[in-house]
Amino acid sequence: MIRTEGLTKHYGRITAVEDVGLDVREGDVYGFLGANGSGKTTTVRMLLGLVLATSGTIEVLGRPMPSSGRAVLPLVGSMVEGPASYPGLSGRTNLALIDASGPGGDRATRAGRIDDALAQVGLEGVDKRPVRAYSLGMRQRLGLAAALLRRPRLLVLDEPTNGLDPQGIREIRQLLVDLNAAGTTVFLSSHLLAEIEQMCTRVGVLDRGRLVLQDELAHLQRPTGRTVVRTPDTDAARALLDGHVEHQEGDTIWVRADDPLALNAALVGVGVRVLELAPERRTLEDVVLEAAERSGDRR
Ligand SMILES: Nc1ncnc2c1ncn2[C@@H]1O[C@H](COP(=O)(O)OP(=O)(O)OP(=O)(O)O)[C@@H](O)[C@H]1O
Repeated sequence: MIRTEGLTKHYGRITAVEDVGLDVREGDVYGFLGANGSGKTTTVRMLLGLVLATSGTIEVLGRPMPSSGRAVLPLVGSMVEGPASYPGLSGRTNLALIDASGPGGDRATRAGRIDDALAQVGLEGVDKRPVRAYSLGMRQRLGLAAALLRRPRLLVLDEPTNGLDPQGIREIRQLLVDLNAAGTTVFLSSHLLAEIEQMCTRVGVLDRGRLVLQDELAHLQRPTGRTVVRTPDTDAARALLDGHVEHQEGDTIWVRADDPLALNAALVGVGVRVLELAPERRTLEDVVLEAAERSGDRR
């Protein structure tokens, strides 16, 4: 759905994005992670043809960008850096203007498209109020409704939950998960690890303009081959597991063992009381920090 090779953007002497190779596949909820200033917005703008790349190639829906923008952009819903709207006009009127301004906005079916988009984002009851009276969350949802007007195959969203409260974040997350389940590929940027961890299937991590990691989330969080055991009987456990204990912190030990069931049975079998026992998995935070460190070492 999105593929870039060697994507690079210089602003004068600043390198905002360097040699980025994105690979977003059909059906993904792709989380594009990076700290503030790491180059996410610049990348998203290049994908949509809003900023010209200094070098590299971009394909969106299998067509080169920005040269195929006319054919590709009507199939892509996007929201970049906060939704723009006319504050004195209602949400519905704003959507009608957006719908009328692009190709493929057939007038006869406009009202129906707007109704669908407003319903999808949960704004159907409030759409007659001027946008000025909307909360930040409602404005964000209106921006998403605009992105959904053309029933896009691909959604490209820059920080879609920026500035929202936890309830608003949860609503947007659920909306994106539902859209994805109905067949829309979603590409979203975020600086929030937890957000990406909760909803994405694939992750790309940008660090100072470079893509330092790109993989399936499930693969990144696969078990490490260690089992974490909490027990008040650490001495007895260590005696049994002689040589397999790699680390201890208080009543918790990290054991080199990839069969937690067998380990549990062995411990209980010799009378070791087990409070908690689970295969160790790395958090996305661990993975991201490691990738950033590795990349920092190479520079
Ligand atoms: N128009 C511009 N002119 C000059 N420098 C720019 C321009 N746009 C971005 N930059 C610089 O490029 C780098 C990447 O910025 P970008 O906005 O893409 O990052 P970001 O990851 O989206 O950050 P944020 O989350 O804060 O929006 C920054 O150093 C920024 O100052």
